[in-house]
Amino acid sequence: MISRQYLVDQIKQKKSFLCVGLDTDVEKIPEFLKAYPDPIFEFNKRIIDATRDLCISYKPNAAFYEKHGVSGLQSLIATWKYLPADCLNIIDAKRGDMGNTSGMYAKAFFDESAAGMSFDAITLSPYMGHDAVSPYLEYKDKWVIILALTSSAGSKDFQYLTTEHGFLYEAVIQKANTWANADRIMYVVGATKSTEFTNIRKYAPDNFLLVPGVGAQGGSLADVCHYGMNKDCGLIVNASRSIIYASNGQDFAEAARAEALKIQQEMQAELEKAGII
Ligand SMILES: O=c1ccn([C@@H]2O[C@H](COP(=O)(O)O)[C@@H](O)[C@H]2O)c(=O)[nH]1
Repeated sequence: MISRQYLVDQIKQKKSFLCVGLDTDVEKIPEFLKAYPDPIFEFNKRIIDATRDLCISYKPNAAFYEKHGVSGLQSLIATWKYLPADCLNIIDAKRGDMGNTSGMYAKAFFDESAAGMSFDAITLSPYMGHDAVSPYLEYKDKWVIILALTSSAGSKDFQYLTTEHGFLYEAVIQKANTWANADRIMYVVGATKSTEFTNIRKYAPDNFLLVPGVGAQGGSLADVCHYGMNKDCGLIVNASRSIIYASNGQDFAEAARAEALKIQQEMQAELEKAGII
């Protein structure tokens, strides 16, 4: 299991809290890779080789694989097998359903004997409540990452509705913290919502937060760190398109590395400023 302490140690060792998002779109990958039997895996493999020392996590987004049916699933499984053991491997699937159905999704993504994959963590929608999440938390060595305040414009539709416990996203965190095995819950908070991090830390002072939205979506890493970092860092910041599509030529892996390195260097400076390293 990737424990909390292991994550903290990895952050200190790699001087990074970067998660590279594997949102691999065949329309955007370099032309020459299309001659390979599994172009998606070939692309991911080279991105992973080019970035593994600069990040602590990888996050394939399930949609980019499921779109291709059986062959996409095969690319996802091949990618999962290739992901480095020292990185937290997150499947960004955003599932959330009735308990018995959630149990099936949990098997699909967590139990290698079912579909051939066993990710360390999965993103989940909390909308259907505790029974939608608990089947995943029953896996003692896995993390669940609950959508709290997303980076999307549509976050305003529901997540800021007021409840007796504050905004809906605040109520989600307060409630989820009461569930069994809540010590293995992380929350998704978008980098585009950086000023809300102070608020989020009131309810989730120690939880790791998965933060998408830097890079292509324009969120500020400096602001995320300013408002959201805790004493152990407590952040896993994702960037997908800005890294993996930094170039679509022969040099795509080198360009991805250069982009990841820029973010890692900024992260190192933030970790130093906070006295974490
Ligand atoms: O609030 C959210 C939750 C998830 N995401 C996902 O993260 C990546 C972001 O990709 P970029 O290319 O760096 O924008 C993508 O998989 C999203 O589905 C998010 O952006 N916001």
